[in-house]
Amino acid sequence: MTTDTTTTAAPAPTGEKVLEARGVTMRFGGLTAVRNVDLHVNAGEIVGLIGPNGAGKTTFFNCLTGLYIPTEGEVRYKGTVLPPKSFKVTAAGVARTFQNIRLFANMTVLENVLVGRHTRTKEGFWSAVLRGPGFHKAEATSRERAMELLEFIGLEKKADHLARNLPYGEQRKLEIARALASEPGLLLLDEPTAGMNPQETRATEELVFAIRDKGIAVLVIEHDMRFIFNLCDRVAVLVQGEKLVEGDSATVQGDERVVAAYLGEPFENAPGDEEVAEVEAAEAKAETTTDAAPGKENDR
Ligand SMILES: Nc1ncnc2c1ncn2[C@@H]1O[C@H](COP(=O)(O)OP(=O)(O)OP(=O)(O)O)[C@@H](O)[C@H]1O
Repeated sequence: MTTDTTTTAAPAPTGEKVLEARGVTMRFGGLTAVRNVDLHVNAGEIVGLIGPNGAGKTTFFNCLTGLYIPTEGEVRYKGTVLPPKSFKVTAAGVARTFQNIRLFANMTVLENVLVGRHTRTKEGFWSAVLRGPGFHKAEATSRERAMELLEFIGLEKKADHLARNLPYGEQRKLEIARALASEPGLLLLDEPTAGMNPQETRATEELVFAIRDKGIAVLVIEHDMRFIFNLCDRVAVLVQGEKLVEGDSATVQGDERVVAAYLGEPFENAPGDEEVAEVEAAEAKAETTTDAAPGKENDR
């Protein structure tokens, strides 16, 4: 028997918590990559997750999407705890893209999107082998939906091209289309504009707004601050695995702890304060000694 559950997930009512992560901690041996992080995404929101390299952003995404089982904490999607398996998380309604492009390079653009539909189709083994009317109907519906998505991202004319022949920016778009093919209620984007030129970045911004307008909430990791602050309703900042600040773009941009974290300067109570103070004291001492050294004036 072949069935196809093609319907797009109904948008969650505005204000409903689509995603709720509570007390998420992820340890790798002695390293705590994510520490006690709470984060939620409401229906209709675009939320940004930023932080310096190694802050724990991708690890946190992996905890949300079942790739990692958090050492502590829980993750709920529309009120239900997510199962610790990535394909089940996708089936529940959470889709993602990866920092490094993960397309099937030797498959066509259309086929890549069709792969993304597998959690929304239930093609039985015999149905696929016998290729009866049910199978053909399901296949036709899937292709139609995949073509709609390609149109949405502007790649419908390249449906038959091999993925590997697409320019970089289009490959990134195709990844988004493939994620959308699972009909998610929440889309997680991991550095969607990495390696893009300014025009491609602007186009991605428009695409994310269009996705939100379709009723899909978005959580996005990105290093491009202009992109994040233009796009997001709310931004959370991770530093050394902990959530440092969360708020609207203006609040986060104006927070001196965030600036300090990015510039690598110490902020109050930051780990390493003592070491910095020690280095500064040693430098000051060295300067005093040099100034007092004989012959100093002649050197100037
Ligand atoms: N599987 C793993 N095993 C051990 N350590 C890991 C693992 N994955 C990540 N880490 C460590 O956890 C910390 C957080 O890494 P993560 O990749 O989540 O940071 P990030 O904020 O996404 O960084 P970037 O912006 O550079 O992508 C780093 O110290 C990293 O080395």
